[in-house]
Amino acid sequence: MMDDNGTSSDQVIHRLVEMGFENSIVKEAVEEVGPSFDVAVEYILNSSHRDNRDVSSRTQTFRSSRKNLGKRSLPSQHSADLMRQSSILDHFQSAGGQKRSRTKAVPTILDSQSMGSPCPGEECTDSSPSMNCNTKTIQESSPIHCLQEDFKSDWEEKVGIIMQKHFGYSSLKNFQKEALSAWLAHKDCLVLAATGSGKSLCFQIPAIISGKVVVVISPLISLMHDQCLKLSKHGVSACFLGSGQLDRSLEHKALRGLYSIIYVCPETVLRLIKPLQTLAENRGIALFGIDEVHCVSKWGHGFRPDYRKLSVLRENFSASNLKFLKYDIPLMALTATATVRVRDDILISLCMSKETRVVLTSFFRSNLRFSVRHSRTSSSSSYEKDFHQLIDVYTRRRTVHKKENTNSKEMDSHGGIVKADVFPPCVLDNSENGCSDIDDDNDDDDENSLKHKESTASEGQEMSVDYLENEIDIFQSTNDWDVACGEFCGESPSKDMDICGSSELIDPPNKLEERLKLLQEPLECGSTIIYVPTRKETLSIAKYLCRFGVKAAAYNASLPKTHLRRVHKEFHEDVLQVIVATVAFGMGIDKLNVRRIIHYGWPQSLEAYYQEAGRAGRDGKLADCILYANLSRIPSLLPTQRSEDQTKQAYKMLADCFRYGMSTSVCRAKILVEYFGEDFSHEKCLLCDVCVNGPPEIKNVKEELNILMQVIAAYHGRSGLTDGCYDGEASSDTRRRQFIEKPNLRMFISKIREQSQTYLATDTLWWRGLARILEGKEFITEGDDKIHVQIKYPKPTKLGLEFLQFENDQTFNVYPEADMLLSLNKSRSYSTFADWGKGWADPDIRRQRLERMGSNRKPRKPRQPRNRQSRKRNQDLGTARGRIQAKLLKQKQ
Ligand SMILES: Nc1ncnc2c1ncn2[C@@H]1O[C@H](COP(=O)(O)OP(=O)(O)OP(=O)(O)O)[C@@H](O)[C@H]1O
Ligand SMILES: [Mg+2]
Repeated sequence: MMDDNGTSSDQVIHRLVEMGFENSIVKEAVEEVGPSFDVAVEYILNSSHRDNRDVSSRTQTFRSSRKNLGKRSLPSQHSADLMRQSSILDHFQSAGGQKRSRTKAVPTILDSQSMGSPCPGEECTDSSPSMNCNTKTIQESSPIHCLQEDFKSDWEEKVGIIMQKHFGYSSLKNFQKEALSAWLAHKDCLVLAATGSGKSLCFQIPAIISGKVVVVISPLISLMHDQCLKLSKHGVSACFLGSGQLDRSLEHKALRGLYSIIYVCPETVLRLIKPLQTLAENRGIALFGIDEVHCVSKWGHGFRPDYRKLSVLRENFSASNLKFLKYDIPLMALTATATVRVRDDILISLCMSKETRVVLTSFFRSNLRFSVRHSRTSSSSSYEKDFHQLIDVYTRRRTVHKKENTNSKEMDSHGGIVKADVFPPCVLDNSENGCSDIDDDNDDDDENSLKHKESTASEGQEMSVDYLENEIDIFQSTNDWDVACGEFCGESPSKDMDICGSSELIDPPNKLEERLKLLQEPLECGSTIIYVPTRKETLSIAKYLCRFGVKAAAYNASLPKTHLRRVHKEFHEDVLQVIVATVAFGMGIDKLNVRRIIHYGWPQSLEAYYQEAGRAGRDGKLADCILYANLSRIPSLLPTQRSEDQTKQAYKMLADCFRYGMSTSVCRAKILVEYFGEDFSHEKCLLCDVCVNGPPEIKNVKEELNILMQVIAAYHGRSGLTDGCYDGEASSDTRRRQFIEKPNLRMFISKIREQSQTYLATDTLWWRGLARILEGKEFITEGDDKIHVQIKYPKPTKLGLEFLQFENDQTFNVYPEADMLLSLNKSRSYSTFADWGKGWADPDIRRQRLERMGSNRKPRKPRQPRNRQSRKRNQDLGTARGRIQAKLLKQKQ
């Protein structure tokens, strides 16, 4: 049956059930009054009044409140002429009214002016002074005194009932309350809350309680897919649209209002502005949720130009533009990884209202154990060294389980790997954490153990190498991410549904005792995500792990959609143990038992790193976030398509990452949290490698500091301590000129080696670390216009020069950074040049060697160039070999 507007009985039933009415009552009402939403509501409420004495006062309250409100009386006819935006609170009342017996009268001050936010909780702490747009932060804007307490408790209680019904949670978190109260007050809202804190609920609840549609803009299809799947389990209908959507009818259905939540990528929403306006007029749009909103800003990570165009939402869905709206449709923007600069950019770029509420919680995830380890991350010998523990975790579990099951001979259908009920403890050995893990020479032992394992390991999932591409996944367009096209009709949440979320689990144990308790916990097996920079590595590492019996799979945008869909599903179902992925997987993905996030190679930014690390420990239990990076190399992974501005920003972000990896004395969580502009109130996380192992032994580097500063200052003609020491005898003119024009750090280091026997064999890595420390102390600064990951053309600052001139015997104690430790602990040089090569690069050593070669040894007959031309080319090219040959030939003559 259809009403005049073409609404079917099923649609009305669906909508009423979503509002929280009992299925049987709804069916009865629709059978009685036909497919009219408003009349059915009235019927239900009146029949409640008839049927139940307890609820009579509730119904009365509902009616009287409407009356007092003077907004609109409960309609008994079709609602085409209603102002949809003003009906949000009506739905609260009807939904709540159905569920509870309550005698308290609902206060009548419900207009947006009086709708302040509830008491700001301890999670909403910031009123970032740098927020512009006259944005009101929670503290400033909470007119708690204006809000009648009765009403405040009332709506929360009603939402609580709906939450319990749909999601199984008993209460909202404080920041969720803040966001919802902003929405209730028809205000825009920017939610900045930690990964895994529950931001999605902030835009999902309005869809359930208002009976209108919520449109969510999301950057990744995998994320949309993830959320739709979850919502359908919770009885909420949702779908996602995208350019890869094969089912055209789905878009049509969604735009007719058949789904409570529509997920779209920014490109699609821009295309659908007109039909969405029609949707707003018919069923109504409660809210635009802009998830992962940091993608708006080119100062953040994962910048998506189309996200920036979302400013059209404000313009096209405002009350001034659409006459049927009473209020602008609110925007709710959400992210877990936005620096202060990015936040400002979001507010401006999206044209968010000057009244925007900023809800800010702590970014600290106290159950995440961060650590950094040195690895070359490039070859299978590195895999052997770095992944043997991981392989142990999964294969030991398998072995134990196999033993337990030998008699019963129970095997599952997945290559003999059976899900264990109890995971054996697999606490990582702390002595191997962090920067003390700098010895690469212990590969042999690991190799043996792994070789043995390999021979005994049974089948894993072999990965195809058909898709080997050494490309980097960066955000180009959502097309790349289409892994499934789906429509997710809400199933009624089943009674025995596995409800895992509870505030006790997810709320970070910020109290010291609770964090200390985490330290005692063994790390469960759970799932692992390994993030790698290139697509090729996803395949090679997944393949490597499979060889040892780990259920691993690769995930990158170039793989077939069917494969990606399967991987996604099997990961969630715990069939797969490890996913080796590029950035194409992860943002927003919510799986409770991810125990390990391994970054294998430098990430592009700390934002991306923290975002990806945030996939771990979403059940509140201990989880590891390990960064394996080549500490002897400067990271250089940049987005392929970038403007000049973006290049600068990309370098800056890499530099921040690099400093994070190099740090040996500051708590990792502190660095990460402070990076997002938050004061880290805990001093230490107590879990990370730095907190557990403590900083390295302090070193007095006064002498080295003096010499480096002197050389730098001398070349900049500032110190007067030396005459510039261009002892150019050995230096070629070109080299000297180059040095004078643009003296770089490497040249300064070689100058130091030239001038002092003590430092002749010192390593570039060590000096590089010292230069970074001096830059941190503001003794030197970058002399180049470009931004470099590591200071490249150092020049002294005023402070540095003052320090030099201030003669004293004081020590200059520093904690050696990771690259300095690396160089101190290695017998072999870590410099780009091996000792032999370094010698040739050094003019003094080169001269000495040439002399030695000329006098002591009979010079080897230089290999005759094939012809004069090639000899000439060698000389012209000025190659080392060419120069040597020329010199030797000259001596011979
Ligand atoms: N009020 C609540 N009480 C208990 N659990 C909750 C509550 N709200 C949300 N959760 C749970 O928190 C988990 C994380 O939620 P969600 O995916 O929304 O996090 P998020 O903040 O969006 O994280 P990310 O930034 O990584 O996307 C979910 O499993 C969800 O069920
Ligand atoms: Mg999210």
